[in-house]
Amino acid sequence: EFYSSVHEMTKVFGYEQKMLQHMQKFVADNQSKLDFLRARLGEFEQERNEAQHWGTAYFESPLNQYLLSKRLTVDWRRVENLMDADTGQKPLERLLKLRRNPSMPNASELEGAIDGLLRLQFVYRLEAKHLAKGILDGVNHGTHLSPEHCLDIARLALRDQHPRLAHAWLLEAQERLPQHPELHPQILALLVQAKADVGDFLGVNGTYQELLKLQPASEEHARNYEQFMRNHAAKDGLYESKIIEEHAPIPEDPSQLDEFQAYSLTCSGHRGLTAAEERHLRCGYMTETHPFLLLAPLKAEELSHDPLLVLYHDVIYQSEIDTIRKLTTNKIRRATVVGTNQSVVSNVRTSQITFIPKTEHQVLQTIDRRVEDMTNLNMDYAEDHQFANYGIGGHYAQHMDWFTQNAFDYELVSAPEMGNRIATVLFYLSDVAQGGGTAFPHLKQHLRPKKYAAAFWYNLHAAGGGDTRTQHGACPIIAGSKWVQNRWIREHVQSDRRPCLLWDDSVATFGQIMELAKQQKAAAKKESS
Ligand SMILES: O=C(O)CCC(=O)C(=O)O
Ligand SMILES: [Fe+2]
Repeated sequence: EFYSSVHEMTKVFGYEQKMLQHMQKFVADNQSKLDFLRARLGEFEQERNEAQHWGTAYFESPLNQYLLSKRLTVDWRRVENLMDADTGQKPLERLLKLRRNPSMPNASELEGAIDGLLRLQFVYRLEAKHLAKGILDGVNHGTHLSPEHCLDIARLALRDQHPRLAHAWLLEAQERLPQHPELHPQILALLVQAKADVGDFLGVNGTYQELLKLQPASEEHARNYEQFMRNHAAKDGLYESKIIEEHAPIPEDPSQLDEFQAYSLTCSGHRGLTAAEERHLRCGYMTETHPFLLLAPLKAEELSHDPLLVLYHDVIYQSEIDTIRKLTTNKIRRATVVGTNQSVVSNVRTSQITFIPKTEHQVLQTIDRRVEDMTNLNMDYAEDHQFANYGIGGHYAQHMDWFTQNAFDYELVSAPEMGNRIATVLFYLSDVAQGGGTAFPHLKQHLRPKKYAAAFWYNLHAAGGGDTRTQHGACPIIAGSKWVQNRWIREHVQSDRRPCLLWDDSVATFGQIMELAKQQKAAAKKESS
């Protein structure tokens, strides 16, 4: 899809350049036609003015009789023919053909673009006031939105249950009204809805008054107002006024957050580790997992101990990224997510992906050897290499990489005999101008994409159960484009690498187990004595 890839946007941007050229040709052709007609008009007027000057004596001259006859036959026919001609038909046809190209965005992609914009606004708590001026998270992109644009965005925000955002966009549209006063009634009609949705009934009342004053003859407004009054007259809230904040306040108690909120706040930097929590995390050179690392130690940054989350720096090279780019060209397609019983395209994941088996290129095997050094896990049965590209607004909402039992039951897991995804290695193949981090809400960690780095984490508890604390998501891209590579490592043949635990570490830590064992032993001793 158009909005999930910058590559596709670049392509249609190129087509538009051609469309512009066809339009130029259309205008030029019609311009010369009009120039010709204007010149004839001048001549005809001139000849007639002279005739009028002579009066009836004019017709006594056989020359003038000839001139008038000539004009009314040949000259006017020529003019008519020209007026009738489909000037610019060719460039118009070419233009239509370009617009019919399957790559051209359609209405649903336009919606997708607005959807992406609203997601950015929601996740990063941006203000419509700034967005409309082209300022995205403090960076001025030099764009200005018209009242019509603001209205379009507001309409979609309302439809998608974002009345606060809709309200803010309508205020922006209203601010720009002098440019387009004809939009005033539409703006007020939507404001009524937005205010009603957040329970600002006094505001609804006032806006209806304004609307009725503006269009007193509108039966529709009168009917709607009447219905509103009928529905609310009996309720106490009718005279209740609410200040409509653009973003809902952040709850003091984190347990009040829903999962999308927690992910969003981690992306926007409103949720993170405290200095005290951070103190236990280290970074430095790692040499343990493989003797080779004594020669070339890995630069590792601990982000969480339990579950383990580590960021390795400089673990992939530009030459490898160049090769990967070539391998993935023209292969990426819109990503899907696992639904209840099938894979579906969803706004929860707006990126383009492709899977490439390691047999396809030596570079993929080289990368896997490095992953083996980094993780000490066996890569023989890892999944095919996955590459993903996110465009502006592109994101992947909070999820776990491990498969649920449901996914196994519905046979949505490739090679299920290899077991679940024990670990993930996520390579960053690009920097991202703005946004596009990876957020782990439970771990309160936000990884800024850093080219050449890779994140590593275990998805499963050592006893094999899926670890919900590994929930993570790709934050929306504000500006730029993001490339990542996923290595999903399966459980099969890892028992000598990451031994299974005999206790269920998803319900108790090692320390708790030891404590329990000690207590049981003490109790047993007491009993026997
Ligand atoms: O792109 C990212 O930052 C995360 C991607 C991810 O979580 C996934 O593809 O499963
Ligand atoms: Fe993931």
